[in-house]
Amino acid sequence: MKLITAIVRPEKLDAIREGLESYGVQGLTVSRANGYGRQRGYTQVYRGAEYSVDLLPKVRVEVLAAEDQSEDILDILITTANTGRAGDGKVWVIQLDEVVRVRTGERGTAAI
Ligand SMILES: Nc1ncnc2c1ncn2[C@@H]1O[C@H](COP(=O)(O)OP(=O)(O)O)[C@@H](O)[C@H]1O
Repeated sequence: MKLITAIVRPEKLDAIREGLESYGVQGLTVSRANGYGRQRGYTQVYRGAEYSVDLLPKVRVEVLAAEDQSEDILDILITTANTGRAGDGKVWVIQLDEVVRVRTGERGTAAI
C-alpha cells in the first residue's frame, strides 16, 4: 500500500477530485498548505507598500492506494494538476506498513 501526497494549486482541486472519483477512489484527505518551490513567491503591493509573499497557498491532497492502483492514481494527479507552469506542485509516494478502518477494525487493502 502507498500514501500518495500531492501539493497542488488550489484552483486545480475540483478537477483532481473529479479525476480521482471517476477512477473509483473512495476517500481522500484535503488540507490547506503554504509553500514554495522553484516558483518562489511573488511581489504584491498593499496600500502603496510593496512586499513579497514567499509562501504561496497550495492544497495538499492525500490518497491511500493499493499497490496495483498506485501508478494510475499518480498519473491522474499529475495530469489533472498540470498547467505547465512553475508552481504546479509536487507529488510523492510513500510505502505504507498498515492501514486500519477505525469503524470495523479491517486492516490492509480492505481498509482503503
Ligand atoms: N522540495 C520540496 N519539499 C516540500 N514541498 C515542496 C518542495 N518543492 C515544492 N514543494 C511544494 O510544492 C509547491 C509548488 O512547488 P513548485 O514551485 O511547483 O515546485 P518546483 O517547481 O520546485 O517543483 C510549493 O509551494 C510547496 O508547497
